[in-house]
Amino acid sequence: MSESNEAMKQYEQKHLNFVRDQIGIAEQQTEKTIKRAKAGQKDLEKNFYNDVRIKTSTYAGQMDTGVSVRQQQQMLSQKQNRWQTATRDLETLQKLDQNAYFARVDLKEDGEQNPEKIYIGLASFTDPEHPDHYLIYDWRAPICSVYYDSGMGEMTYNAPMGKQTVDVTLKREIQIKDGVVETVFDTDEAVGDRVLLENLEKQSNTKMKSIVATIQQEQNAIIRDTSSDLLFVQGVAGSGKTAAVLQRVAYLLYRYRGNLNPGQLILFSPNQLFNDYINQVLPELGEQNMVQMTYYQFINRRVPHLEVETIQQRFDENLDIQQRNIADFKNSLDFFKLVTDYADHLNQSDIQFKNIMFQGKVFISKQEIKQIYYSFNENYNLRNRLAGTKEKLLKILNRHISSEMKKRWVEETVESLSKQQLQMLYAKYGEKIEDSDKEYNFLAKQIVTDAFKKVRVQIMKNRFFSINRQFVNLLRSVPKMADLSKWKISETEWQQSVEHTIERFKAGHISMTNVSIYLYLFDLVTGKHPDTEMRYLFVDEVQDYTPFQLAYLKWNFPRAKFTLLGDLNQAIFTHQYHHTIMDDLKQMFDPEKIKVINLLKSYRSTKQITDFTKYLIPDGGDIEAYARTGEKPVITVVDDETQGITALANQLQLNTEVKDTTAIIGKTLAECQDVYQKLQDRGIQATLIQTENQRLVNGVIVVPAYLAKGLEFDAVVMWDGSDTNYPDQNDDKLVYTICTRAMHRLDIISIGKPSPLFAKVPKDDYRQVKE
Ligand SMILES: Nc1ncnc2c1ncn2[C@@H]1O[C@H](COP(=O)(O)OP(=O)(O)OP(=O)(O)O)[C@@H](O)[C@H]1O
Repeated sequence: MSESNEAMKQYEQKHLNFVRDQIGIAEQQTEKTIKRAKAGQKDLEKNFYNDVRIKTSTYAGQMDTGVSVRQQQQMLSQKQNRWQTATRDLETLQKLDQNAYFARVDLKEDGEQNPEKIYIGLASFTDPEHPDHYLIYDWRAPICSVYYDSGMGEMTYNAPMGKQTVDVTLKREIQIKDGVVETVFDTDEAVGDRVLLENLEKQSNTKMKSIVATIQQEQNAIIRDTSSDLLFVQGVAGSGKTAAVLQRVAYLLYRYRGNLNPGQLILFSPNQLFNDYINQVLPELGEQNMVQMTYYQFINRRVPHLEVETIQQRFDENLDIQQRNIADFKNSLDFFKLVTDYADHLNQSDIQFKNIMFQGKVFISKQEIKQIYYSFNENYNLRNRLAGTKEKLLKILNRHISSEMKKRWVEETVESLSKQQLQMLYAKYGEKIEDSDKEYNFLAKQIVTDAFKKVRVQIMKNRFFSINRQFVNLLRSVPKMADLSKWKISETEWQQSVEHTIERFKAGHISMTNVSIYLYLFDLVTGKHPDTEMRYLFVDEVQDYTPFQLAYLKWNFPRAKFTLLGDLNQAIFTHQYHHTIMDDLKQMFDPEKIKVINLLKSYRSTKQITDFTKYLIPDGGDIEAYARTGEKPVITVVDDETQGITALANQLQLNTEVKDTTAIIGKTLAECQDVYQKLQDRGIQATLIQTENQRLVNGVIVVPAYLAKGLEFDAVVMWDGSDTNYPDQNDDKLVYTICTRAMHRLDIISIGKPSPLFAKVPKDDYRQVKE
């Protein structure tokens, strides 16, 4: 018998009132706890020294005092903890008071007669009177999985004690606002489309929102996976990859609470803007953010003396076919292995040292250092060799200090010491020495040690090893170690590229490709310990990573489980490798522990936009649009830039009237700067995003394509989608990336003939107008 909607609503409101009453009671109790903990803490602080037994005259007394201080400190920190936990609890309760839950599932466990009602919300809440009775289940609790997975009837879910089967008899979506039930809706699907549609129709924001109430089944599989070492998600634009990964972080922090902290999860994101865009999701879910950085930041902080190619330079660079072949080779997993083998071979020969200098002269020659380095037995690895060499060099230095003391320059320095300098030296020693021989020895030793300080630093900081020369030596050795023809590279081309790298290197520049090689080599030679604390590593927009970079990340975080998210159709930095990426990954991870999930449905854009964009790329046929409707995309063809700016201004006016935020997305930064200036000239307000360090703002923004990665906007105007700007297939991924940023509206302005890429879209799927 189906209940009328009104009756359902009344029932749920009554239940909600009951739950809110209990929340109210819990809030009061928690407030009391906070007050008590605060007062206790204050008392403790006030009486800290009164309560400490201070006895310092005897050793036992001092011990006793120490113990007493420690006890007081411990009590203080316990009180502080209690206070902090209670404060956090209160915040959660206040959230629940506003919006207690978003769904109800009725289910029967094996053998039970009556179904149990499970209410699902952002956090768990138990009846204050009966702590075993859950009034709200945290969405991450194992049992809540049945809500997100499809269908009704018998279903299984993974619980800590193994697979559990339940009979699901009801799934209900409940929308609550400020403590009032607004809508109630029963569904027999996974998560009904209604709420999802409502959520997707909302206007965009400069901050991404959580999606816990409407997680889709395939996303749930990503969020709750705990068995794979590598979870690889290939998802079309807007399929919720980023959304899923953020809820996954929240899930993992819940699932492994107490054993996993946010510092053990790291997210590599495409740029800083994106970091800013997503940084509210986890706090909204009551969790702290994980470590977030870009690959550039990860690398760049380690080479402060070099200027690493920026995201913009990388995007603007136009490689010819030979340079591309070389880059493909250097970015490959083969090259990663080559560097590993090369480092292995350094155990026998070819290590590059520098002379250790003292006062402009060679103090220990590189040949001598090399001899020491290779004097250790063959079981030594590179780390031990370097450590052993360092130790021996320090011994040599100490021996030199004694002999150097007898040198003429030392005598001269001692004689010419001023009164002030003498005082400073004595201050170090403590008192004046009466015996003049002893005094001379003392002063000479101080002077020589001081003078050799720089030598000591050279030894301690491995400055006798030249990573720069080693890097060049590696590059020069490549033709001996690899079959270049496999990569369609001639030896001359290779040598030329090495010379070019050296030239750039001497001027302090290094490319993104070279810097990973450089650092990996450095790490191997110096025996850097990888980070074994990191448990989970996430890469968003993985299509822009090279196999070398992924292997280097794996090397750096050997114990972390990897979640890689990407869309090969949005690869705007990498060109060729993606056909083989899965083969490469199978070499890095146990193939049995790799799980691949494909997401084909796009949630971001309207059906009209998705149907348009899927024709822009070769394999777009499989992309499914979500049934949310809007206007067809419009291509406006203009004769010149002035007309284009007029068309743009008109469109902005229309978008602003319906309160849409608009992103004008251009190909390059230069193009965006130009458009921005022209808008300024016409008195139109906009924000130009030039670097990733800026913040997203509401209103109109002008942004180059490579910085718009991962972001979304109500409306997108693609600036100059002409055939001059995007002449051929090589640009398809870029055009696809730009157009798929739009949620509700997509306009393309083309100065002259539109790009041939648009010709692939059926005429019915867009409107073309001529100004
Ligand atoms: N289950 C869901 N419920 C509500 N909104 C969703 C859901 N899945 C995705 N979305 C929304 O769809 C939009 C696109 O999601 P997201 O940015 O995670 O996609 P993506 O796959 O990372 O996209 P891209 O690769 O294009 O950057 C976001 O606004 C997100 O909140």
